[in-house]
Amino acid sequence: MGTTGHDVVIVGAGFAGLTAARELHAAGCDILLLEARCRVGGRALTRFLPDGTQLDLGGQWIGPAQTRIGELVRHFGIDTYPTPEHGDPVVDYGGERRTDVPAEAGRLLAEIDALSRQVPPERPWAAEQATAADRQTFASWLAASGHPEQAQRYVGRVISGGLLAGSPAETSLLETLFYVASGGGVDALLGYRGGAQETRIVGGAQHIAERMADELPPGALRLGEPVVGVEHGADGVRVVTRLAAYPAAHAVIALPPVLAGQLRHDPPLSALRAGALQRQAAGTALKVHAVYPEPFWGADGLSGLSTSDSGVLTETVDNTPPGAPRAVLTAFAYGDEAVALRRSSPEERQAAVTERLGALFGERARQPQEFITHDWLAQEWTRGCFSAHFAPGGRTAFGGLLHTPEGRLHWAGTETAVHGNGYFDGAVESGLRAARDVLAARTPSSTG
Ligand SMILES: Cc1cc2nc3c(=O)[nH]c(=O)nc-3n(C[C@H](O)[C@H](O)[C@H](O)COP(=O)(O)OP(=O)(O)OC[C@H]3O[C@@H](n4cnc5c(N)ncnc54)[C@H](O)[C@@H]3O)c2cc1C
Repeated sequence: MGTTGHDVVIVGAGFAGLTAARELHAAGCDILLLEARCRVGGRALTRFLPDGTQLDLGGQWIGPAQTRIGELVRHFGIDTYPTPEHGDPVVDYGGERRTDVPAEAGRLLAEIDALSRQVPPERPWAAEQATAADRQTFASWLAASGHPEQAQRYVGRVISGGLLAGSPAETSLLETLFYVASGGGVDALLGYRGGAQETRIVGGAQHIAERMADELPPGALRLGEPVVGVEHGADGVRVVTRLAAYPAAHAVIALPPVLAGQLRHDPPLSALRAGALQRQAAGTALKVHAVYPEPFWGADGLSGLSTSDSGVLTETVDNTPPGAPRAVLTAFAYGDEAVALRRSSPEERQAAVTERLGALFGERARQPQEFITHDWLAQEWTRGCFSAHFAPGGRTAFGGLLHTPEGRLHWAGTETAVHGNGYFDGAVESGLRAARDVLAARTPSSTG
């Protein structure tokens, strides 16, 4: 396999691929970034209703600890705004309607936070008792934790749903603790002010990705060109799309794991790499937007924020951008509830969600003017939401491989991140790391 062609071909123009492309271009490499969709941003997708109301159908928030994505926002001079904070949240706990998280659930969250601090995100498999904690599901740990059942249920939904977009039975204790540690702890991840849900982007999160793409040299980004295979040898790679084949010295694969595993690799990936990709299952979260003429919940003294330990929705938030002509309540379903909603027809799904919104926020919530959802599990070029996680046993068996290059193949994507795993910030971290790996691996004979 010859090395004429590009220095590096990058596959996937989400935040990970865009970051790798940007860094490598800045370091003087001749790069080509190939993207299947006709847009950049991947899991960041912003849409505007005809009246201008902004909806982030994918990721939307950044928090103060997420410094890498924050740095990009500052670099481009993009304005942000805080998630609205007015009125009381609703905490639906054991059938009781409250405005705060009960102390018993707080104690369980604090224990999880303390345990996560014993898991180094760089090497979670090296944590004390890592093997045992990776064999045990988070559900079985909760059940044996000695905390009240109601607290287990609430915390299970908020942590495994709200963070890992699944249910407590799907991932191990270790995987859950790694994810919490990677994001900086329970408060940093669950919080609004001071936490990962603090800030939104004027113009939407996809706008950051578009600005990154604008900085690439002409011709370096090819949209609408899905990669179908990667041939790799000792002296180079050839990235094959539906339209052409591109030789290069190195490739960076910046895809969700399920899609990286579906590429035709020649020679086939190593057994361990294949195992790592196969054992990361994508989350099943469903994010829906209900649009109303005004934020009526504010008149009732409510913030629009809610967390529930029952019903189809685990969380809601007031997602109205400042100055928007209409108001938006955004709701999230996770785990079994999210799967069940997908089994029903679009009409039944809307009815189930608005019924629940009505129970939380009153009669008017049952009648949105518009109801919008974007099923990321159904998207050919994503296949899951928010991100993917190892099945029990996977983190200790395969976690160390995630960011290890395989010959001239380098791996990026938020799922490979040490910090901010699952978030925009982790995607950026992974792109930075992959770019560093490529630069370190370049030799005079491989620079094309
Ligand atoms: C509904 C939702 C809400 C979220 N909320 C937040 C949030 O508030 N804050 C936050 O920080 N994170 C959030 N996330 C997670 C965040 O969006 C992701 O962590 C991040 O966008 C992942 O970036 P990435 O570059 O790793 O992957 P992706 O964004 O998935 O990028 C991969 C790219 O590869 C492309 N691609 C796929 N297959 C091929 C192929 N064969 N050939 C070429 N290109 C291909 C895809 O089209 C895509 O552009 C959310 C995600 C979702 C879905």
